[in-house]
Amino acid sequence: SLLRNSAVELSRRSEGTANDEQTQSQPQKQFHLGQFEIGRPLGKGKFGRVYLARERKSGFVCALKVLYKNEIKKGGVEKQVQREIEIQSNLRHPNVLRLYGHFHDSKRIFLILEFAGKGELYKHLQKEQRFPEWKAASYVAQMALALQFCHKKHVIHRDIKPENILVGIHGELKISDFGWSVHAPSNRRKTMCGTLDYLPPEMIDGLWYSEKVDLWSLGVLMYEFLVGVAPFEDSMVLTPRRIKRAEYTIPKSVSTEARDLITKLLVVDPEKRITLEAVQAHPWIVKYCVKGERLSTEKS
Ligand SMILES: CCc1cccc(CC)c1NC(=O)n1cc2c(c1)/C(=N\C(=O)c1ccc(N3CCN(C)CC3)cc1)N=N2
Repeated sequence: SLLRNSAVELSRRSEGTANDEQTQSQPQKQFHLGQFEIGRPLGKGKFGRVYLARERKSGFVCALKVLYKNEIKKGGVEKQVQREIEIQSNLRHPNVLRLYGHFHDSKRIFLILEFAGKGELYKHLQKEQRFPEWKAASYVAQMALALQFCHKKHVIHRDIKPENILVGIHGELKISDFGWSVHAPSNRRKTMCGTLDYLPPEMIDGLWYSEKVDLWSLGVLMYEFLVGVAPFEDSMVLTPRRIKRAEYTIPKSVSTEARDLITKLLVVDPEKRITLEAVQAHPWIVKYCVKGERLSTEKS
């Protein structure tokens, strides 16, 4: 019975359901700043900074994201922060950055986040300029798994780009910053800040959209991994026009299988875009990511 219980417990945790024992038996723990030793700053964003931190009693290492209430008010993003907390604390997946809890004082909101030991993906991409196909395929496969998990819970991320992806200590990807995520379907109009490069055609026109927006962004991400620049990178006037017509070219350096997957993701009609299941079964992904199968077939 001990083994059975632990197996049940494990399977329940791996399903990522938030109703495991921990949450059922104990109400969400209350945290406060004094519980943490604050370490070096890890990064800073528009509305706050993130620090390495350690919970004093347990020694648990995490990342403490500090958001300033007046900045959030000025930016009119209270709803987004609320949504980020609500959505991310209920998502438990190895490729989604965990939000363990949150607390606030008079001036600040604190998010207790999983520590991703290898930092921001976009800095790795900048340094390497572009990724070799085996690495890009592994990253696309991990993103497809993470998005499949989110979409099963009807969560659309809507802001998939290298700046919002962190790298764990073992090189695994962690989607973070659910500030723009929503429950599908939606047509939430919010002034888009930052790059337009990753926006799908249906969001440019403010039409109703579904989880399929994340597949378009996955195509833009895959292109940028392999080429080093985004496919529609252009002027503020030309980029939206090129996105709406899916006007892009793929350099000869990109393999035929990779080219095939990019063209199945960057499709203007959301309903005609490849599914996340089909992405994971695509020859370019299988070739680099399903090692066991290939080796075993080679052996036999
Ligand atoms: C407030 C900062 C911010 C604004 C907006 C969006 C996001 C998500 C990406 C974030 N970051 C965020 O929420 N973050 C949550 C996080 C997090 C950021 C993080 N790690 C790091 O930022 C990091 C940076 C550099 C690093 N090193 C760089 C040098 N190397 C030699 C060794 C490793 C190692 C870790 N772990 N959880």
